[in-house]
Amino acid sequence: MRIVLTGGGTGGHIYPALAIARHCLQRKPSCEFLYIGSNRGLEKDIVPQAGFRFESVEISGFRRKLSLDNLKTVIRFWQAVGRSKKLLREFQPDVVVGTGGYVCGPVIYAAAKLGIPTLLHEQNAVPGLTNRFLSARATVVAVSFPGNESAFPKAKKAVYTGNPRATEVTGADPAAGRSSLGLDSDTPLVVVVGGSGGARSINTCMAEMADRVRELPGTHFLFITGKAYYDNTAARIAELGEQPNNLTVVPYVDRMPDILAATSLIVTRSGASFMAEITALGIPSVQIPSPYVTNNHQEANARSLQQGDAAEVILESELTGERLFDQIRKLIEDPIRREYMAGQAKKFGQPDAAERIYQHLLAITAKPAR
Ligand SMILES: CC(=O)N[C@H]1[C@@H](OP(=O)(O)OP(=O)(O)OC[C@H]2O[C@@H](n3ccc(=O)[nH]c3=O)[C@H](O)[C@@H]2O)O[C@H](CO)[C@@H](O)[C@@H]1O
Repeated sequence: MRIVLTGGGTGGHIYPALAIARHCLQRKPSCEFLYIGSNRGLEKDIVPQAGFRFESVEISGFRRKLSLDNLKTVIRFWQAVGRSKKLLREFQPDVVVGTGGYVCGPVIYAAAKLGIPTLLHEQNAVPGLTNRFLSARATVVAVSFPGNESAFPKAKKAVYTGNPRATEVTGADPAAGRSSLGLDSDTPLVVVVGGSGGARSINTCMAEMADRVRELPGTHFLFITGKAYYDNTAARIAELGEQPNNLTVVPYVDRMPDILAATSLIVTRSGASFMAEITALGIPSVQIPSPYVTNNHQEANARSLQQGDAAEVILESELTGERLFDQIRKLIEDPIRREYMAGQAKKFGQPDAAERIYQHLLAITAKPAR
């Protein structure tokens, strides 16, 4: 099967596309891939590093208020449709898979115009603008939550599959995750991370908490700042004096599944892929939903885990380093509660998501019987 993947901007759109690709390769090693992304998104680095061929189209997003930039966006869109058609004609895919973000727009649109089957994957309970626009043109729309098919009333066909990152992390190697941090097997690991791009408020907490991690000497802390916030956060932590031995601070982790498989407690934003990963692995979490996303969908994600007693939630408006560290400490000192939360989290897990998507890909690329 020849597959074009598209989607990007943030990790939340890119990693599901790569998870689909890797699962397809496992099921059918002869699969071939081309990833079409934007040169402005994280995909331009992540995709080639993951070993997939990458081509770019130029695209930008609409501004919500009237502006001349929107005219430029429309012109860029049509230019990107033209370039996408050229790339698709050259690569001759059997199917095009889109996982959201602006760049999906021209690529899926071009594929539909060329009569190539398309599958659109939506990670969030509230669909993004691009996926809503594309849903009527896609052959299948795959949603991440059971019953959420109705979020795409114009789709020709909407199906529940779950998020393919759930499948990917279940195959991860906790020993590799631990050894990348130089930890032995029974040291509890607390990971503190914003989304794929980091989060300013969570990084402020990292700086406020950095000295207090000494209060839990038997626990290792991994602070992932996001690339844009690393220099500032690391400098603020350095001002406190010598960094505690049980603290590692990094801008980004490339092999996140292995780290997650070794994690005892995670503090994170409530983006869709992180949620899928946490629940597939059964990791207790403290959720700090971003208030800056469409329809406040991260708080809805976080609350669903909280109602299932799988997570604690701290809203950004209530967040301080002290409050966060007290919450972490309480959970680290209570392994029974953590174990219970882990079991509750797993009830939300969707480890067969990638296989479900693969089956839909087989169905939409099957040649009709003569
Ligand atoms: C602010 C914003 O717009 N956030 C959205 C964005 O989040 P964002 O891009 O942060 O996406 P998610 O939280 O869904 O996923 C982050 C992904 O990046 C990976 N990762 C993260 C850090 C790191 O160092 N290494 C690494 O590999 C995680 O394992 C995960 O797979 O897309 C999601 C999916 O559409 C949405 O639900 C979020 O609301």
